[in-house]
Amino acid sequence: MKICVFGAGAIGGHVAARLALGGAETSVVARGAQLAAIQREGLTIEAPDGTRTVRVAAGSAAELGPQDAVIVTVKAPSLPQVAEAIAPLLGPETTVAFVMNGIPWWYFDRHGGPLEGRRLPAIDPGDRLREAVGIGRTLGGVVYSACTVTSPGVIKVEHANNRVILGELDGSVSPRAQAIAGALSRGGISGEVTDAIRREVWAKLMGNLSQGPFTILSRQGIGGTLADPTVRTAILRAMRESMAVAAALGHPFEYDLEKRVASSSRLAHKPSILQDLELGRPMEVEALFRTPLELARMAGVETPTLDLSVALATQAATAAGLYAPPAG
Ligand SMILES: NC(=O)C1=CN([C@@H]2O[C@H](COP(=O)(O)OP(=O)(O)OC[C@H]3O[C@@H](n4cnc5c(N)ncnc54)[C@H](OP(=O)(O)O)[C@@H]3O)[C@@H](O)[C@H]2O)C=CC1
Ligand SMILES: CC(C)(CO)C(=O)C(=O)O
Repeated sequence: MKICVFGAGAIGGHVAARLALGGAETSVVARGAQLAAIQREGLTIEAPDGTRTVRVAAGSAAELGPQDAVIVTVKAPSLPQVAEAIAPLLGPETTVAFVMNGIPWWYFDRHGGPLEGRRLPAIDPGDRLREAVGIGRTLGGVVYSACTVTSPGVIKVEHANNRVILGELDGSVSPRAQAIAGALSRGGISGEVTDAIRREVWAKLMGNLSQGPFTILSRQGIGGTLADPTVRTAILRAMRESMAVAAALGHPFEYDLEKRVASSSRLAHKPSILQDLELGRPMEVEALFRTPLELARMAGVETPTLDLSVALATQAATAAGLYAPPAG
């Protein structure tokens, strides 16, 4: 299977290395120092199951050409650039899986009910992705993996529980999702297919939305932030608020929150959005923080803890020049 990972940073580098280790014909769209290092020395993952270097084709979409599948792993603010560049990777049957955090651009597509087809212009301004990729090609994706690019071409993977969950927007279980999941699993990252991708989006988002804003304020990794009992209590409250929003939108899920917080407390990892703040890169404030709260308002759920933490994190991101609210 010919698979291209668009955006070979922390997550994309990890995913691409796993695909290559599993025997898929893997390539990556990368740029700058990351591209140069991957072309020169390959892609290295330093993971709990070992350090491995793989050789993958790397370049621009035009250089790599049509694929069986594309896995998009950029940060949300880069999606308009993906829309502009992705065409050469797409043949008539190419599947495009968006494996990212936050509320995805396709959230209300094939959703059903009165909100069917509603647009999220803060995530896909001007419908550019919708037009470039098309809903028919699109698969939803969620990733559990704590990754950091430690030097160009080298990705540190912090813990052993690594999963990519793929799902059709209409909840069907398709051969194309199974094929990509299989290619991932063969490389040592659990590839899974769900019939409830929006529930999985919320189950993952709960962590990013409840912990992310506090780590931006504390400027510490997740474990360090949770070490303060007052903050820990507030994060637990924020988690319950996130779960209430998911449930009100029709995607309830169960979670042992104490257990989740206990496992997060062991993570030295700095969330990717905090890494962005520290490195001066555009922050995923819309997809991870503000659009979820817009959805909370649509669902009529009150989220006082999240309102405050997201407002402060938005101020921090804006003051750093790494976030600007969408026009209009
Ligand atoms: N890091 C983590 O542990 C986790 C991250 N996530 C999510 O995964 C997604 C990806 O995050 P992460 O991997 O950390 O992000 P990174 O910034 O590490 O990786 C994104 C990569 O995409 C590249 N890129 C963006 N636009 C283009 C373009 N037009 N052409 C070529 N390359 C491009 C970036 O290049 P450049 O650097 O030059 O901009 C960068 O290398 C996000 O949604 C994040 O929230 C989910 C779980 C954990
Ligand atoms: C913090 C983490 C690993 C979620 O657990 C994440 O999703 C991120 O770094 O963006």
